[in-house]
Amino acid sequence: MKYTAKEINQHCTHNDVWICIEGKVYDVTKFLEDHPGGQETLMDNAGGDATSNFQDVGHSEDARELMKKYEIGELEGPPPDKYVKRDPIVQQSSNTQGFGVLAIAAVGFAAYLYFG
Ligand code: HEM
Repeated sequence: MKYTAKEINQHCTHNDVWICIEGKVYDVTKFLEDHPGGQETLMDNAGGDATSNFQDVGHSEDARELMKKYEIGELEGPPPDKYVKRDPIVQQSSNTQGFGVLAIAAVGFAAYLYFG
């Protein structure tokens, strides 16, 4: 199978994690808990291109052997961005946004009371 960056981007939640490394696409959902480098390092790269991060760590031959187990296909077209906004972040920012709107409304109302 071949996947575009756009498709890979979609798989960036804790129960659905794809990562692109060196032009190959990996579904590491089931590997999260077993990754010796931790879940978070994988989640940080979820839905994105982890090539340079993966290489920087200097993974062993064993790690490369293990990767094959999770390979689901190849990248088609340009690679995805390095980091993709994930669910928790999206949720967080929309909460903050909601809060921001409320805060502005509250300040506006206070100003109205004060100056009005
Ligand atoms: C399918 C993808 C991956 C596989 C199969 C994998 C596998 C492994 C394995 C087996 C190790 C133990 C050390 C070694 O044998 O090299 C390891 C360590 C580690 N991995 Fe991964 N890894 C993957 C992706 C990533 C990604 C995308 C990152 C992002 C930065 C990452 C970060 C790390 C870190 C920080 C360590 C710990 C190194 C240490 O504590 O010495 N890994 N990984």
